[in-house]
Amino acid sequence: MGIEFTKWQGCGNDFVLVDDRSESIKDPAELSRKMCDRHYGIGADGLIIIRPSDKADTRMRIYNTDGSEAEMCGNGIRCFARWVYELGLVPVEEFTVETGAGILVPKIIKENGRITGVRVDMGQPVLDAEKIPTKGFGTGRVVDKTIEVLGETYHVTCVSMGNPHCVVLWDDLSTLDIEKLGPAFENHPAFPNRVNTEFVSVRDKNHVRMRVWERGAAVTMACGTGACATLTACVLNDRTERQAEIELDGGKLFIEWSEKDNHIYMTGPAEEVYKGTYI
Ligand SMILES: N[C@@H](CCC[C@H](N)C(=O)O)C(=O)O
Repeated sequence: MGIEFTKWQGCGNDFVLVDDRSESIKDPAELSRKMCDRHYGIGADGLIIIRPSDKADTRMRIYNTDGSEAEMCGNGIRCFARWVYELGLVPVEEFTVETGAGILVPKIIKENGRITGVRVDMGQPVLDAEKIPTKGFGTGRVVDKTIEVLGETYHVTCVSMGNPHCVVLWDDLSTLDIEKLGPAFENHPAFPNRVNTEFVSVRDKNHVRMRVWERGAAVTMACGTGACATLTACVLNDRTERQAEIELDGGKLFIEWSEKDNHIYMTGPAEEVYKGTYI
């Protein structure tokens, strides 16, 4: 018997989505490795499954291509939110989703009755070194601290959006060797849970270009939690205002860090690509 799935993408960050409210998937890590394989499987940056929740309207779990489970996924939650809304599993346009980063609140955006995107209240960024977690930067915030990677010194700012991020400001992204640096950051001893790394070039106070090396998934075309961490880091380094458009390899996200409630709000697209049966 096969597994019914649907394939979605948000800014080119792509996911296989499976309804597992019956909790019949016994080894999601292994299934993710197989389904996400771009040659022998469906091909995706992650596997997302619906699980029942006793705390929220629904529950999302996200697995990377290497089978590791991540606490949260920004592009993934927009896809998940639109999918559960279109399936009729949630009755209203704004609802709650249990994630490894706590209960988050997506809102389906419509223009003239047509869905144009999803806005998500991503909660508050976590800035405490121990909670991100990081090692060797001392206590408190990790803002513009130095780290040695492959014999070079980099200035980094670290943020958790439920999952850990290391943001590196970078003048000219055409000089970046992400395939070499990405894994070295990901597996650096300063990051006990490994890390997602965003390389970020600030264009002006409201426009930023970002490339990402994701923990457990390598280079992807976009990372929603990474875009949230990027805006947070840019504000903390006095490089942008609290609202900015983040341009990724696969599209744009609009991120706002509200002064009112200290929450990060992410707005962007979520599109279904195809459905199928994995045999
Ligand atoms: N692409 C995602 C993040 C997915 C999880 C990440 N690789 C991790 O392990 O933390 C996003 O859009 O946020």
